[in-house]
Amino acid sequence: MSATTEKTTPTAESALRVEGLSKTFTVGGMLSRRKVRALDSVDLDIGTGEIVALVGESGSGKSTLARCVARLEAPESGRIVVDGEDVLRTERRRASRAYRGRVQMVFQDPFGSLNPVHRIEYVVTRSVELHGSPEARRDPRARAAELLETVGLDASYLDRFPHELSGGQRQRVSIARALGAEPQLILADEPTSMLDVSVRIGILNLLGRLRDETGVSILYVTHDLASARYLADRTVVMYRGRAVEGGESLALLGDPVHPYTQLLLSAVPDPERSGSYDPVRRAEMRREVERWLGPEHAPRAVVRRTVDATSQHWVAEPADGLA
Ligand SMILES: Nc1ncnc2c1ncn2[C@@H]1O[C@H](COP(=O)(O)OP(=O)(O)OP(=O)(O)O)[C@@H](O)[C@H]1O
Repeated sequence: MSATTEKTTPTAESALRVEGLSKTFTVGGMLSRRKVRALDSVDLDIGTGEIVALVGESGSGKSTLARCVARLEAPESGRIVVDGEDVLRTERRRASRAYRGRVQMVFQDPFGSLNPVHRIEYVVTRSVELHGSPEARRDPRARAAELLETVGLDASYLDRFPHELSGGQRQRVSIARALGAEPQLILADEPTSMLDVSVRIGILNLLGRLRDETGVSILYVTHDLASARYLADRTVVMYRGRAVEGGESLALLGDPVHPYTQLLLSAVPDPERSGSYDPVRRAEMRREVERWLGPEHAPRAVVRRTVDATSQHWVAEPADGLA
């Protein structure tokens, strides 16, 4: 099953390359202060016109990675290369307007991400005016109407306020706003998780179609493995701030090697195996995950091993072996 009729083969050139990205947060009060390693030397690549899913349970670091690429968080080390440019070096303090146009984010919460005081026209034309091409800027309202059509809404939505729209419609407006900037890369952070199950598939199909039609690259952040398999060419699994396994979605999720990916998949309900939840087996899998990763305060060094070159399938294994 696929969101699009034919998956685009990514070109060799990268839309985004993340190398050794690390980010630590300090949390807690005066007496309980501690550090959380949200990202621990993460590498990630997205080809032009490629959709890559970043999956993992809550707290694994997915959003932090997307927010670092959007320059909403500052990593303490690593590189973010967009279009061949090492942006943390060339735009050290804050991202340029050009960068903010090239890399657009679609947030999880369609209710919080649109300013309630502005009509939809303002939301979309603002993005066109700030980042759109000179041609689009000549008539921003006409361009906004076109963008609404593209995301499956008509021009009558221009005059409405966000509170008049459903969650799914708001998320479509957020996507139209992102497209208004004519981005090369969209960072979609759990774009369907706050929506009714019935409208989620429509948003996934929309993202797949936009990639096919415009060649935009998409980082799709989700905890939902089924949607990653449905939408993404490749999937990267994160756990405790580390990328632990990656590859073409069908190959990786069909035959996972890392015990954490296996554990995640075993938690997905399978209608063909009803009643198959096995707590003893899951506890064993948890122990295996810990054996691979080492304790949280002293994680084991890992090396990336290629599992299958054709499907770009790799796994992060303990550098000193598994014995
Ligand atoms: N602004 C912040 N301040 C302090 N800690 C943070 C902040 N943002 C994230 N963290 C912590 O960093 C870790 C990774 O969080 P992150 O939100 O990236 O994970 P996630 O995989 O996206 O999870 P979720 O799906 O719940 O958003 C978590 O332990 C989280 O509590």
